[in-house]
Amino acid sequence: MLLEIKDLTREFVRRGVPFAAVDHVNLSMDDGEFIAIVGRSGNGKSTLLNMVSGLLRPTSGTVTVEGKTVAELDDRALSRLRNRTIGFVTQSQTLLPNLTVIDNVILPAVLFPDDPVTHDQDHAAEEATAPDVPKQTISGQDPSADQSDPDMPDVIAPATSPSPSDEQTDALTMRAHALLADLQVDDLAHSYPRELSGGEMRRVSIARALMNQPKLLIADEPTGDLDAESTLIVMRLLRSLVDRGTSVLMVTHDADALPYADRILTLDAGRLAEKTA
Ligand SMILES: Nc1ncnc2c1ncn2[C@@H]1O[C@H](COP(=O)(O)OP(=O)(O)OP(=O)(O)O)[C@@H](O)[C@H]1O
Repeated sequence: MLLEIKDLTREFVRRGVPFAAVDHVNLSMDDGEFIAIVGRSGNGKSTLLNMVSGLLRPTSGTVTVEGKTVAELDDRALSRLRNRTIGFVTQSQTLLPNLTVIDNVILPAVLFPDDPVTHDQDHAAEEATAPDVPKQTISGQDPSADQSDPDMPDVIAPATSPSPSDEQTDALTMRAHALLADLQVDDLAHSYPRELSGGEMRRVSIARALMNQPKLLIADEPTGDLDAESTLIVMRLLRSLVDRGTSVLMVTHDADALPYADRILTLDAGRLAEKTA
């Protein structure tokens, strides 16, 4: 089983009174499943996704990814899980401001260069033709940009291993361009995040989350600020990934995104249930 959520609860305290934002949730996901979760604002959707990805600790219950209990992992194992097994498109913008678009997308792949991603999965992006571009490295620092990273994304972990070889960097650059092309933002590869619209940033974030070919993509409102055409592009890409074995757990308010999912669940006051028509 790829993901197993058992009796998961997260309490917060409001005005001195504890309440369960996520309340005894159970869910299992296998490879190649596409689950959408809908629910009114404040009903616990982001809290649930944050626990699945290990960003938030449960009050009780467990999240198990590929047999490993997320809350029991040490920092390095958790970073590796979030970098390699899980891709996370967060609700808020987490691109690094001082890196170009292409370097933001490549970044997750150079964090653990001793553990290269195997490119044996038949992913959509690999079928795309990469444009003829100069070799990129994670060096495109914009001297005028703020060097602090208040929005450091969860994929960031200290890179303690040697840098990838030129050949690996070329392959990673080609893959990043192919993903950006799939999402129709490759013309922005050398722009900085501050030069992008909200919808463009969202698509770049999706490319970054897919860079390491995650087995489980967690997406919090992936089409939140996209127009109808971009929504179609993103949802078709997610569907094609699912059809090739990736699993997607998506939270959405977007009715146009729902037909692409295999199952639709509701989260109501922290309680998860199958959506009835
Ligand atoms: N750190 C926190 N401390 C206290 N309460 C919190 C905290 N984080 C979330 N909550 C509360 O928990 C509930 C669930 O929040 P959550 O962000 O999971 O909702 P959501 O369903 O994702 O909402 P939205 O659709 O608006 O993003 C809300 O009532 C929120 O105010």
